Amino acid sequence: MSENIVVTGQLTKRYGDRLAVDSVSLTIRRGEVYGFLGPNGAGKTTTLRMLLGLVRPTSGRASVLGVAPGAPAALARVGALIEGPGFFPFLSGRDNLRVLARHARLGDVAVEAALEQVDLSGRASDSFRSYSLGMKQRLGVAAALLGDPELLILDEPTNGLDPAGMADMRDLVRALVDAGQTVLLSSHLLGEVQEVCDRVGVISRGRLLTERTLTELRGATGLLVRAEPLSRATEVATRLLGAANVAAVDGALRLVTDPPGVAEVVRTLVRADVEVSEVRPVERTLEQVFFELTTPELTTPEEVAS
Ligand SMILES: Nc1ncnc2c1ncn2[C@@H]1O[C@H](COP(=O)(O)OP(=O)(O)OP(=O)(O)O)[C@@H](O)[C@H]1O
Repeated sequence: MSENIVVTGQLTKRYGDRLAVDSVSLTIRRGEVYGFLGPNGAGKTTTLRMLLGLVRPTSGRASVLGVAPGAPAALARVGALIEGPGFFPFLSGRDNLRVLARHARLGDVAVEAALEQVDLSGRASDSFRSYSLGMKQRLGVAAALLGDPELLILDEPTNGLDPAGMADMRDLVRALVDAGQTVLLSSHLLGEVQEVCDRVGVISRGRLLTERTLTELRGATGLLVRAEPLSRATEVATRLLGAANVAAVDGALRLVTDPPGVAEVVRTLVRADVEVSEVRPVERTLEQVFFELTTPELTTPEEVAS
């Protein structure tokens, strides 16, 4: 089992009456991309800020690389991009990084390595203000990478990017993880998390609703079967899989079965003189999963009454 490099227990932040983060217990493992997924205002940034020691928790515990957040022993080993990078517009990308590197007592070698990692070496001499939004974000990631941290924390790294910029950022994150980095990234975009993350923590209204691998989150694979006559097909499938695993939706059968069961389903239908015209797996999208998880939250009795 891989090492846990971030662990929180009942981590809570209250601003006056508002519970921004409510008893969040999460675990991030070395070498993974962990997606912290939730709508705006869910508490993502506040949680990330607590992990960096920028916000003091109201209660609960957090450990980052084995020490308390913000402890000097952890600071140099964690890189972060939170709420957009702040750079000097008239300085080049390289000089901006040099300013930061000097502050962290790092040399030009670290600057060049970071530029290389985010694929900005070719444009490093151009002024920051001439960069596209995607390049600005990549420079922000480069700044977070200075000094080769063990953990990279990226708050909504694709915010404001066009689809091509988003794809670039995803590729960059994947490349960093392939090279041994651990990345914690927050997002309100389900598709983005689905593309790039190994495990996901879903947060809504300050509470962590679930923490699972993407596969676990999507659950068992379903099967869509188009067959005629549908009534006969439903009957046969129900006998085979049980009523709970069979539904007729939009003129087709939706079945829940494990992969080895697929062949048997088809064989049984055909033997029963059912004509099968289509069989394909249907995975639940993260979007469906997300709504299933959050819908009970959105329909509390008070809200139904209001
Ligand atoms: N300094 C603060 N003072 C008061 N309330 C705050 C403060 N920071 C955050 N909040 C509130 O805490 C809640 C969680 O905010 P947070 O920024 O952590 O959410 P988020 O999931 O990162 O959302 P977003 O993607 O919009 O930044 C929000 O209701 C926000 O208004």
